[in-house]
Amino acid sequence: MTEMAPRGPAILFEDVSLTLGRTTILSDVSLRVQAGRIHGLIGPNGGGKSSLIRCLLGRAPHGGRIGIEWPAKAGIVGYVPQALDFDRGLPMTVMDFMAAIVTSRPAFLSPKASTKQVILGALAQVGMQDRAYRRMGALSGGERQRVMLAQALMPAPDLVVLDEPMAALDREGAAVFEQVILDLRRKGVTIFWVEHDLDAVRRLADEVTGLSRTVLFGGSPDHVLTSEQVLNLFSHRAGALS
Ligand SMILES: Nc1ncnc2c1ncn2[C@@H]1O[C@H](COP(=O)(O)OP(=O)(O)OP(=O)(O)O)[C@@H](O)[C@H]1O
Repeated sequence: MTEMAPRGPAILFEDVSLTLGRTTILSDVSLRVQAGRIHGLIGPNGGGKSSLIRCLLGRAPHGGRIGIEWPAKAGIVGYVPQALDFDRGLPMTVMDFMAAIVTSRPAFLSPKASTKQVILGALAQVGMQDRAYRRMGALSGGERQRVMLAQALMPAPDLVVLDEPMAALDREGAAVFEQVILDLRRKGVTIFWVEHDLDAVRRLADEVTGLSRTVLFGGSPDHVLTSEQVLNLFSHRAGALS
């Protein structure tokens, strides 16, 4: 449970729809993400989870309404995209990559000298401080995923949006990830998290939404993740008219 007043926003999705070409990707999607909570989003491949995140981030031309209700002024959003594939020959170090990302963020005002310290601090949070001067292209998939998580922590976010952040993580990486998101929740950050690992969702999420083109269920994991609902969600054909 949240131990501080939430500094993150609530998010209200009202009748959100998305049609690309002739394909209906999302239809009548309504759900509320509570401020300062971990909200899991689950569903079958192609069910529209990443698309809903694109709508939230203003990257897809959706219908309906998405309201981000900040407690005071608009805060900082950290985003971890689905696993990226880098060219193995990419000559950029982890430090260069992080610096390029972070200094392009308007909210990031640190002078150059302290940028390095901020980056090392974020890398330490994900157990990657000793890889700071490795080439990005030389990292394993799980190490890359940890770097992507670290970049979402700079500057300190109020809302974190995660698209399958655990996909490439081994057991140790998954433990680091769990620690990071529990720390964020303790600070009152709102976390909206797409995940396939239902055990992780059961363990960590306060609320979960099952999405397959539309919302099939929502509530606390203990209540809604019954075998019947899970089976129904993952056998639901996202494209079918229901
Ligand atoms: N730019 C696009 N143009 C047309 N169709 C698209 C586009 N982007 C995604 N889609 C389709 O939208 C549907 C939903 O995709 P999306 O990536 O949102 O699903 P997802 O639930 O995140 O899936 P996964 O679990 O496999 O990551 C898929 O059928 C996909 O093919």
